[in-house]
Amino acid sequence: MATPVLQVALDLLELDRAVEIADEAVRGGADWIEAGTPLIKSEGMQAVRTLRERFPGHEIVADMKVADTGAVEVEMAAKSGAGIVCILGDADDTVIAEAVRSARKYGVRIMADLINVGDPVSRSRELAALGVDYINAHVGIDQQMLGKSSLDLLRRLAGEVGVPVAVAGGLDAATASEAVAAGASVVIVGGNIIKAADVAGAARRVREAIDRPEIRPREEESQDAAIRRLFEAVSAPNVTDAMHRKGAMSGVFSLCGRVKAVGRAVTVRTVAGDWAKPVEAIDVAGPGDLLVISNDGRTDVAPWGELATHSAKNRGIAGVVIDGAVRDVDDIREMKFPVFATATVPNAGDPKGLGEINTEIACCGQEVRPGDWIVADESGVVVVPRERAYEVARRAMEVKKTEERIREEIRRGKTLSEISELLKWEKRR
Ligand SMILES: O=C([C@H](O)CO)[C@H](O)[C@H](O)COP(=O)(O)O
Repeated sequence: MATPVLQVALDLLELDRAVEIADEAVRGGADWIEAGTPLIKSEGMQAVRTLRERFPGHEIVADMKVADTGAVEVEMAAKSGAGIVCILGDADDTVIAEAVRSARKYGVRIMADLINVGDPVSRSRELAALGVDYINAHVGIDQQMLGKSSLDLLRRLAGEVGVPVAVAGGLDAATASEAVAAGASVVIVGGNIIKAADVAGAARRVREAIDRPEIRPREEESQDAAIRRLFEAVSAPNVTDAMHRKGAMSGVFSLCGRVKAVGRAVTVRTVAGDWAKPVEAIDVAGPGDLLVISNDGRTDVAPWGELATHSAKNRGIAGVVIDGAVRDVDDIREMKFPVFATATVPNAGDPKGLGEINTEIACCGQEVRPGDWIVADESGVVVVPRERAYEVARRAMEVKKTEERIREEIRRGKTLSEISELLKWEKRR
């Protein structure tokens, strides 16, 4: 079997950055350079032309994701310098056939992308019969965020398809190695190379892994454990970015400064500083849960203080968020326990037992339901609806990774405005 190919997917919006990142990826061992779909949509065929000129010794792949007018789009990419053109495997057979005819005419190859194909094995056979040169077992970026795996798709195709198989979708060094062991001839890696601060290093790690294919025992991780691991590794701003600026509570601050809290909400509604339900909720919550308390927005009386904090800490509770005031600030600060509140005040209410535990509440401008995920740090508190928690945690991690490369480019001397091409991307009215 020929040495498997490492294809770096330049899923970027700016051509200059794409060229710089491609250069580093090539130094790390990338063989083929893909003008990613976002790059082509942003810069047009100029992206393919520029990559062709700048990397004369490397195959240029145009990820056109052709869905119609197969011949015309393949011709455009071929004339711009692509050697391989990606089309959608789900496109109509007439589109595929036209793309293949055009590819033969212009001396390029066709890669058919299985993104969203219902029956990948039989469609792959049909695509091979129609003349495509490569099948790409691809799970798209949005689908990855829901936990779909490109390796699982690749394994379904093993031994079933008569043309070389590529694989793409969230791959890193470990999964690249497994992909080769599962029969991939082309390993396509985007984010895990192009978002790294050290692109050459990231590409090198993938290259070395491809050269050492191995199947690893599956590490079983529950979805809850994965959500917690991801949320603990990102910041509250990463999470609200991932939610398109939704979910942030307003007016709440961290009492102990630089602390972080992640957990599922146990909600409490109390009235006029009555501290019975907040304190009873400590016993209802399990280790790792987070108490979210609404005191009806009142800040003249505190339903939470040092003794409650001590008790919550002993029970392994991850933190407390209060739409209202806390007291005993100095003692709580000494404990360094994550408490987030809207105010501080010395006086407490009485334990009358008014209110409810684990019902839907409003807290600092956000609706919180029992079991929703809370991510809180010095920037503030974000609520993530429980049914979207896994997806949001994955997306928040992508936000964090994207920032790593941007931070590195700022360190090298570019301004943030230059990197983001702010003027070009200002919203036209
Ligand atoms: O094809 C891709 C995607 O649809 C965006 O255009 C990516 O290039 C492909 O998924 C590889 O990127 P990663 O998933 O980030 O490795």
